[in-house]
Amino acid sequence: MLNISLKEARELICKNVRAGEPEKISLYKALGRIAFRDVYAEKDLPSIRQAAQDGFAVAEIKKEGGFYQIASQLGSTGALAKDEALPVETGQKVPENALAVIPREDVDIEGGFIKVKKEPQRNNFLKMPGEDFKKGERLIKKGDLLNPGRISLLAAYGYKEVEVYKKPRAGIITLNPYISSPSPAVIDSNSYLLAALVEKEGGEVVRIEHAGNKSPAELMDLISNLKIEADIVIATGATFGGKNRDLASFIKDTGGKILFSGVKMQPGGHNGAVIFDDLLFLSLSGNPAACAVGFHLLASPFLRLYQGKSPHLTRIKARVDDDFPFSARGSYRFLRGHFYFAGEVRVRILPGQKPGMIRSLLDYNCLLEISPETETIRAGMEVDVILV
Ligand SMILES: Nc1nc2c(c(=O)[nH]1)N[C@H]1C(S)=C(S)[C@@H](COP(=O)(O)OP(=O)(O)OC[C@H]3O[C@@H](n4cnc5c(N)ncnc54)[C@H](O)[C@@H]3O)O[C@H]1N2
Ligand code: MOO
Repeated sequence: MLNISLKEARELICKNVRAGEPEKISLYKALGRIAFRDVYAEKDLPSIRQAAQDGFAVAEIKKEGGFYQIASQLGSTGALAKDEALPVETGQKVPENALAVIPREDVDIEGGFIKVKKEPQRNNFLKMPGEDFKKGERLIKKGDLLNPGRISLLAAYGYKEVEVYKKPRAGIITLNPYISSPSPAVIDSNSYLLAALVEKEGGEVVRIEHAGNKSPAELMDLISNLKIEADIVIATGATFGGKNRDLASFIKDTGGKILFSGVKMQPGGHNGAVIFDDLLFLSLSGNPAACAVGFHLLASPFLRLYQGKSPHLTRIKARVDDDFPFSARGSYRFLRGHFYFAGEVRVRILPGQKPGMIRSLLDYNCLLEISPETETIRAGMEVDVILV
């Protein structure tokens, strides 16, 4: 399909994501990964009645000034006698018949006795079984993001490993022919940009190649290898004008199927996508900022879906700080911005908005989505912002 809308391009990409596969990893390595299965509580947490403070477990509530005898150990029944106080530490199991724990600082110790300074309330400083989580409760839902809290919950239930979606494996290819020349006229920065973006989005970079001068046979070889090694190839450069080869006939020769060529977006209007068997080959503009925008809008949905996440990035509304005059081009336009809070959500349009510049990428944390009809941007306007 030629020159399609961004929405159609994203839909075609999403349709071509193979369902994610699971892998078991150590809980220590699980931060930011997505759970592949539901996990249910096999028991209550805590599973026993515990002391919530260091102090004394008692089976009778005595008023201020009352005495208990300190029990060094319990009798054969395992129960506390009425006038006994068993020293306990936070988290320790308390006897079945304990009514409360009196914190250490609320008693005076006098020989083998304690004297109550502050009358305890019934059930005070006792952690009840199931107080945190109940047996049978769903602890983790398939698709949950494993954050420090969820990781610690799994650990509290004795798990050492967790099943998560595999990371998508990405190959990165530069296609500009001047990069691989002996004295390169174009210095490659996009492969570094893309490698960092892939990692930021949870993927794993398996190969980086400068393929701008490869013969069709060599390229075919590279694709064959990447079909085995990778789930997605992100190429940058040579999207316009067939610099040193006819990419379309190469794709035909290699059995690739063009999903789309040209997307109504700016920058990155020459972006395209090809499928080689199961491998998605995404072709992004060589201009650095256009390459980054293409990554967020076209590669990120693939990487996110593969990991069991929603393909969509978070969208918010923000008020623009600056005027930004431009002429409407009939396609969606994406400006690199920095959103922040100042009583409301605001967004600063960053300097260096030409697609060939790197400058706007230094501080961007969002893309301003400007609709095709928008003639110009005035300070104070509310705009749609995509968080990246
Ligand atoms: N006559 C026309 N010329 C151009 C058009 C057009 O419509 N008509 N479109 C312009 C637009 S828009 C873009 S975007 C670029 C498309 O460029 P390519 O994707 O074909 O990329 P290259 O030609 O290979 O490189 C362009 C430029 O990008 C920089 N580049 C490339 N690769 C890298 C890299 N790995 N790291 C850093 N920078 C890279 C480099 O400065 C190249 O000069 O075409 C316009 N031209
Ligand atoms: O794809 Mo180009 O970077 O639109 O300007």
